[in-house]
Amino acid sequence: MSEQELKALRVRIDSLDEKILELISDRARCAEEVARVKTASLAEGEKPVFYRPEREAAVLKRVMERNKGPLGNEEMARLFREIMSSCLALEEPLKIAYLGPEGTFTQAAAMKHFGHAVISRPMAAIDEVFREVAAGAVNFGVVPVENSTEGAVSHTLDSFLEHDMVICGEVELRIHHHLLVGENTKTDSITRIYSHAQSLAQCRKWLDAHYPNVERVAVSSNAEAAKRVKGEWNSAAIAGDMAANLYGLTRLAEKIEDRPDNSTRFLMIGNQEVPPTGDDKTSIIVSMSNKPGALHELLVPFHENGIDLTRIETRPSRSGKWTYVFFIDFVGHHRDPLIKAVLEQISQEAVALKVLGSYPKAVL
Ligand SMILES: O=C(O)C(=O)C[C@]1(C(=O)O)C=C[C@@H](O)C=C1
Repeated sequence: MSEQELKALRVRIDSLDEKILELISDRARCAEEVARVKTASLAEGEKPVFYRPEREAAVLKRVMERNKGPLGNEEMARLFREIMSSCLALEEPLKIAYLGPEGTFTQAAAMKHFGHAVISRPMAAIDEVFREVAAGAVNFGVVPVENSTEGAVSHTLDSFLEHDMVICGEVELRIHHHLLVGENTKTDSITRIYSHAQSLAQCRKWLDAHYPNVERVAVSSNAEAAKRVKGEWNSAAIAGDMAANLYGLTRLAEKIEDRPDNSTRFLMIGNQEVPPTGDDKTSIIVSMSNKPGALHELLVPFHENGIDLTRIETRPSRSGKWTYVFFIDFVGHHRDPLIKAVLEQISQEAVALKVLGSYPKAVL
């Protein structure tokens, strides 16, 4: 390519950037107008609802449907995710609590779902995220709920039994773990590997093969593991990209998770109900009386009505010995007539039924 051609292309890029800049500013002004309209049409004492997950899902889906390349659909949606995040920040900067410290996968999930134009607060434990939302100190919380290799995150499920929360979104992240060391680490003298218990479990086979005699130390998060390694010469951490970059660690081995499709699902919790989008999921908690066939009775209405169950989890109910509650996720919105009828049918047999929320299926 000649210098001349390169110069001409850069002139074209400059001119396109100017147009993009103008269009984004136009869009941002529209968002300011939206905020004005939302505030003007309120009844006495009513609070405006700026964040609209159902609208955001529709915007991102439309972008993906209309995209003709060469950028991929996900790439394009990510760009629009950030534009919308900044537009919403003009209306109201969202405050988000997540399972910290900084650098956790939960923080990455929060950014994937809400974009970067939010005020985010790391919390030391899952229960603290729930409490922060319940106290109204933040608009939403982000917590992990299940991993494709290790299963349910029981702290999250148990927290739903203790707090009244509305689930308003979900996000899935591919989880890649790396073995990380600091600049002072003597890599042939590693005697200890830190990580969160779930991550150690997700890399069990790799550790058995490569570091069979090294002590595995479970700490409160992967980011905490990365932080500890920074100051020690004989230890390594298992953590992801965010923690590696945040603490300036080197990847001694990359993508060491046992299953290549290792993914974690996260939930957005708040107290705002989300209207139907036509492509939703619902999460419920049900407790049944402790009698033979109770689980069968619970599942039959879903089967008979062709409702797609995406997950079922059992936890001790905490209200009696050997009594259980079922966490069930399925496709549909609790306001859909069919789902409404099924939930009514179940509640006639159940000891208790609580809808935790209906929310758009993850777009990104
Ligand atoms: O459509 C709205 O209600 C808006 O507030 C605008 C907008 C956007 O930028 O598209 C911003 C925030 C909402 O969460 C959804 C969409």
